[in-house]
Amino acid sequence: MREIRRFFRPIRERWRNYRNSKLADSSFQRGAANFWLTRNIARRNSRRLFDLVAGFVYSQALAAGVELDLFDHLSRGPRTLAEIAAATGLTQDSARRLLLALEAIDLIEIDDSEDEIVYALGSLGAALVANPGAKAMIRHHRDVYHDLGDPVALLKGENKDTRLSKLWPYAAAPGGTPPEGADVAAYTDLMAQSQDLVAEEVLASYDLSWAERMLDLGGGDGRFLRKVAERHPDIELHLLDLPEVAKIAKTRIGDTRFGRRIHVHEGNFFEDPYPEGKFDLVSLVRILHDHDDAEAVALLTRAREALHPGGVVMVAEPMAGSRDSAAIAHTYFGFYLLAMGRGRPRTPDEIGRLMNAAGLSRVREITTAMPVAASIVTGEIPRRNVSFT
Ligand SMILES: C[S@@+](CC[C@H](N)C(=O)[O-])C[C@H]1O[C@@H](n2cnc3c(N)ncnc32)[C@H](O)[C@@H]1O
Repeated sequence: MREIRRFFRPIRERWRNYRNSKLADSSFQRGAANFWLTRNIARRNSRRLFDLVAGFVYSQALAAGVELDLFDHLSRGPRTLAEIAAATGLTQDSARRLLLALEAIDLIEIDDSEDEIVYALGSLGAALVANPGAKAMIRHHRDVYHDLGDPVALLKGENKDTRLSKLWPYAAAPGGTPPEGADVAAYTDLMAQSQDLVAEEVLASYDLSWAERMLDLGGGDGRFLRKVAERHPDIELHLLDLPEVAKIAKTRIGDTRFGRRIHVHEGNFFEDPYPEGKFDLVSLVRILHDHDDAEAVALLTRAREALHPGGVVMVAEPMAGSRDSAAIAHTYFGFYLLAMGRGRPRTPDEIGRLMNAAGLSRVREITTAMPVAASIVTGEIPRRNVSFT
């Protein structure tokens, strides 16, 4: 495949130079916008470019709608401007401005078929109502956008004192080991709010029913394992996370019918012993991208050592590599993790190479329906003794 790409490289380069010289020419742009054959392409491209230019403002209009609970309010049915103004505490002028802004980006629909105009959820607004993880992420953007205020300073490493490095104390700590007593409640809640979507995606795409004993490393408040427990009543489930997070997990899991089925362990997954006995499945859900390559290999090695022969390590997180997930992985998480202070998004191939370096083989990529939530890569420990050098 690479050979073929290499063979066609000079042709690609010539075509790219020609195309770019045309697109950079304003009279060509005007001509393309007016010519019937190229008009639609020109419009689509200029719209895409403008969307990138204005993306921050779109996102902030969305944030205003979420913070004012507008979408939840409209999920109970269409409302008039006066009703929306009263519910959100905005003047009617401001409410109309916001509603028009949200209508233009498909979050709201305006129905003016009667004398009294009403406002309803648009297709994207309706999808948002059912997605508490996305709403939590939007609220969290106050911190993310604060840190991205000067993206060049961030890229040059001139802004280390970020809000995200404080929110994720283990990321800023040497070797990934957080200081004792660090505040973990805020990030644990943020993760829990978006976990259902990830868990559903993983469990719909990868059949765990063969497993008998499973360990979820960095399992947060246990939401992922609770979903596993609901679907697979026979798997013995273990969770390991930092002591303060594990305490939250114990309380939250203890309050559910899975209190006895999910065993919660406090510890540092880089240093402390893992629960006794071997596992046939070790999962790392949204863990690996938090760590640089050396730590990721160390963690995968420890995960491998916890397995029976024939056991599997499963990595699930948003990954780069497909058109659907490239922007969320490389653009969103690339900058997010930079502000956080550690880690990077990876393609399934890159994760596979880290797995190989950790002594795992038969690496497999498992496609999911929604790669923006998570993709999956698994690696196995060989059944026979093989030495890795
Ligand atoms: C990004 S969160 C993912 C949580 C959960 N797996 C999920 O997907 O919702 C990373 C988790 O790894 C845990 N973690 C980070 N460093 C750790 C360490 N050294 N030992 C154990 N857990 C750690 C964090 O406390 C946190 O719960």
